[in-house]
Amino acid sequence: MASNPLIVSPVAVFGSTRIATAKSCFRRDFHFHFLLRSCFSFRKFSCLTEKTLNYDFDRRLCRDWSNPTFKVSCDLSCFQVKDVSYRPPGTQTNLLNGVNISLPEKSFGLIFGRSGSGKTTLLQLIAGLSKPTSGSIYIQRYGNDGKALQSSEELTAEKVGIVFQFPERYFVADSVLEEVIFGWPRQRGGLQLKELLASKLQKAIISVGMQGIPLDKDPHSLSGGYKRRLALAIQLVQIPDLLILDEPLAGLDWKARADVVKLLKQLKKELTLLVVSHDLKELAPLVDRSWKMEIGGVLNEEPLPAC
Ligand SMILES: Nc1ncnc2c1ncn2[C@@H]1O[C@H](COP(=O)(O)OP(=O)(O)OP(=O)(O)O)[C@@H](O)[C@H]1O
Repeated sequence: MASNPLIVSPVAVFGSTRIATAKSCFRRDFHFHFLLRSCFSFRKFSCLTEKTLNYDFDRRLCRDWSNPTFKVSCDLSCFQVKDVSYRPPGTQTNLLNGVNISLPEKSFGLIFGRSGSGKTTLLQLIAGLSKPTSGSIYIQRYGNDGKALQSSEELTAEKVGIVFQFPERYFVADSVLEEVIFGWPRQRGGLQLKELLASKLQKAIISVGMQGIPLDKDPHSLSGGYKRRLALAIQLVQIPDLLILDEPLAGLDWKARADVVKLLKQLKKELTLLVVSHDLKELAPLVDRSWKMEIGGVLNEEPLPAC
């Protein structure tokens, strides 16, 4: 773990309070996610870009990355996972075997399947937390003529937002504002570039429907649904190309679940979403493409089973 730059680099930007908090936390999972949060914030900070997501496109496109015959009517991009296999270092068994995904921009992909089949492992590869043993993960853009542009774009970690399962367990700050800006680079005397990012922060807060919540409120005192909204806002402030969510409805009551589903429906208008979930019935109305992960790490495109 020490040789992984993802883990080491954010330490340089920690405030002393955060280091103390990290040191005082001995729960392994918390510590791991705490470091990841810092890392993601730091890496993304350096490449904030406005994206032009103001065009629509045909969602039937990109259904088969290997099919050269499909046509497009405007510029678009597809998120692609091609022939990805993964074997953890030092082990003899592949957790993922020849996984393929193709998901057009601004659509909603759902991965379902049995516990332990490798769904979370796949999300971690897509988020750049581990590297595939073979295969590639990239963004493919298409020109006005419908042809794939020759060079594909690497899907770097800073282009991906990830909301882990039970994200509220990893909240570290005393206020909503601090929670959102946690991990941003700081200079002595205050936040660096705070003003530049204020509008992005405001936009993220509004997009998750948290404008009524005071920014100095303790995140731990929020309701379950608002904690999830906050976890989404943390990722959205940095405008990812792809937002991935691991079990976004887990542990919520029926009201909060309905709120989160409604929110995801809104977010889909602006973002590409890839979700792992067992809650098929509630998410079904949002789903454009779905895959089942079989034991052994084989992913097959399949419609959702009738619930
Ligand atoms: N680094 C690793 N080394 C060895 N085995 C691992 C490693 N990481 C995960 N696994 C194993 O890989 C399998 C897939 O785990 P993963 O968490 O991806 O499954 P999942 O489909 O997300 O399950 P769930 O629905 O319960 O979250 C599990 O059996 C897990 O124990």
